[in-house]
Amino acid sequence: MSATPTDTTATTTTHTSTDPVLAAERAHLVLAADCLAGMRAAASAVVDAVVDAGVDAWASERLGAARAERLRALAADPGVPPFFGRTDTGAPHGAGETFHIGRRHVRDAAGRPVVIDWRAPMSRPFYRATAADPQGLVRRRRFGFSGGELTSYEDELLAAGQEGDGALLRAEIERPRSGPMRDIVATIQPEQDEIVRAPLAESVCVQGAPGTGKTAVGLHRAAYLLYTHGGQLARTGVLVVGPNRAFLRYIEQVLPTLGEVDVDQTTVAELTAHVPVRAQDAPDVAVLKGDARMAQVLERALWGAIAKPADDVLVPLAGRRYRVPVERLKRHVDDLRRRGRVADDQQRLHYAAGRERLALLLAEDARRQKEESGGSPTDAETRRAARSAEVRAFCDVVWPARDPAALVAALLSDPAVLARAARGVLDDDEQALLLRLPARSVRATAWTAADAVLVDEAAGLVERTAGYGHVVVDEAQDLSPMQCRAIARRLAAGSLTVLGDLAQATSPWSPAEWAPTLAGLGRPQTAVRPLTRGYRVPGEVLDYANRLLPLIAPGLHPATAVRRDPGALEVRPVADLAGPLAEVVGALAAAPGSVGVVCADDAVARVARLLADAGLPAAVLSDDGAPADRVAVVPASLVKGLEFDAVVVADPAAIVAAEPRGLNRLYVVLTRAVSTLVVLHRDDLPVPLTG
Ligand SMILES: Nc1ncnc2c1ncn2[C@@H]1O[C@H](COP(=O)(O)OP(=O)(O)OP(=O)(O)O)[C@@H](O)[C@H]1O
Repeated sequence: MSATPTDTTATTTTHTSTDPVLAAERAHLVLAADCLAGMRAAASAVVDAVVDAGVDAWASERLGAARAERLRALAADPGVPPFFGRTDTGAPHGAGETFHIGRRHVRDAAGRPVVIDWRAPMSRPFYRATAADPQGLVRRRRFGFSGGELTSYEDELLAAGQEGDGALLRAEIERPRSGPMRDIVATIQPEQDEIVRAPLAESVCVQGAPGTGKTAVGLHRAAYLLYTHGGQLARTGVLVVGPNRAFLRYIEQVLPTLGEVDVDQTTVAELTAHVPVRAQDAPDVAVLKGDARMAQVLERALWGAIAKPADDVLVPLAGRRYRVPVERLKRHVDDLRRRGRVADDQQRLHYAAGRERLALLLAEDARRQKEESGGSPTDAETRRAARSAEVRAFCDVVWPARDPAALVAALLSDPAVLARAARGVLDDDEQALLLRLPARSVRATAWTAADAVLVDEAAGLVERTAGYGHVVVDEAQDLSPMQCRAIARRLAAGSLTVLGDLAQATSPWSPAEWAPTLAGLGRPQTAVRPLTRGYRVPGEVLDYANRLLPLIAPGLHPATAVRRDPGALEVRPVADLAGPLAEVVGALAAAPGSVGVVCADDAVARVARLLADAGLPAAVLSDDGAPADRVAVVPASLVKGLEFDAVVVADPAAIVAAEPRGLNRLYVVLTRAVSTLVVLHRDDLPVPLTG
């Protein structure tokens, strides 16, 4: 911290190396880097000392892990400067404070702050202050870096009514893409910051047009919550759910760059991977399996197998047998069943726990009888009685152990089982649609992705699913009701950040509004917050894609782009794809930055061959999590959530024709480019895009 500078010159962005301000800031940068190195050395030494002092193996392992984590959190990536901005506060009598804002706190040897973490309350004005509402700031300074060197700064003298022209924001956005997504801590915008800093207890749904920063905001919110509620969330955990591996691969470095290494990042498929997925459902079958009514069918299939006790049971306890009469057995079973029907997953008695509880109730009944006749059986004897062959045999008949996969396999292949569970819920045609021939065994079943979600639901009925303190779910507009339930089960008492865009909805479940998804996720009261300023896509490209909106999402307001670039869009009719494709991709690949050649899924091999034949090898992006090449051929079905400096759309009509929500898919495809979009079309463009 230092005294507030008194200079009140105008906003400035160009500087020479002799500029004294630049020299002072560079000195602060050196100080911050030294202090960070000192903190790292101290963290390392403290844990070494504790471990060397001879603590036991477990503690030393824990400390080792804690040290590794702390060191990781402190690790200074040489390409990432310790701060990116600075605030100068004003005070009535002239003396204010200066804070440098960076990715994490940095202190000097005496414990004085050198850099303030961007998530600290003191950093908030850096993101929120405007000339109209300076929030106590007289100046906001943003720094420009080149190759780790501090090369420029941009001052906004907010108290004097001056705001910057956003040059550094534009430079940041236009920096050529290569590799995975970057964090946006240096340039989070006020409307984004409001969502990032929403309280932990508040679930938030962000309806945001393409490139408005939904994914970035969701990830920064996770980092903010972990910083602000570290203790609580360290226990309960944070989960990020994305649509597929390719997407996760693209985003998974953002949180570690922000120092948060303990967030689980996964897909719905991985979350529900109880069984190996080897087959694909016909679209109508997949739709039905994703329907929320399947939850009811599964619940009935599971709990419906509980039988009425038919006879008394003789429970052995400490050398004698005690008769538990059938009427009492019925009462025990009924009580437990009732507790299994409680709506709240956290309060509900799950099936497996109910079975254990039943065995214990029988043992306790016998214990009471023995006590009434003057005996005093021990807890161990009572527990032994609960595990006795007699009690187990009773439970096996009345409350049999159930395996979730076997339950679903039986439901989908045994007409009688399905009819019993689905009566009054699914009609005959729907039941017929679900049925398939039984496999040789449960293990040999050709499971589909939708089956895996059903098995997860069944597993969640049998045993309680561990929940997280906060869940961020991206591309949520595509979730089926059953997938929503799978995520809701992981939520426990925690809160949600739901990210998505109804206009980019491409699954058969995709709703026209957020209410059903939010209800399915177990948080129906969640407020929907729009983001409409597009950061990724230049205005010309966004306006072009927005022409599809009246057809695909009539209720949504079109987004506006923060920047325009007259050369950003080229729509070119071609008679044959080969020549123009090679020419365009060749030219784009010669410039820095990533190039995505997007086409219909079944055209991927052909497009890759055309490029290879033209001497432009481009790897096909797949869903195995492998990183994308700088020039990649991308199946339209995988492009959601990704972005490239330049995008070439090969044959948009084929993309539209490939699926029922083809126009929505095309909208997604058209909104992936940061700098340049080239559309090569042979057939008719969709009507809104012609002319
Ligand atoms: N405040 C910001 N400063 C700098 N870059 C930003 C900012 N907000 C968003 N961006 C950039 O804009 C691009 C789009 O962001 P992001 O992928 O989070 O948007 P999205 O709304 O999830 O998009 P989509 O719906 O198309 O997947 C990213 O490159 C991101 O880094």
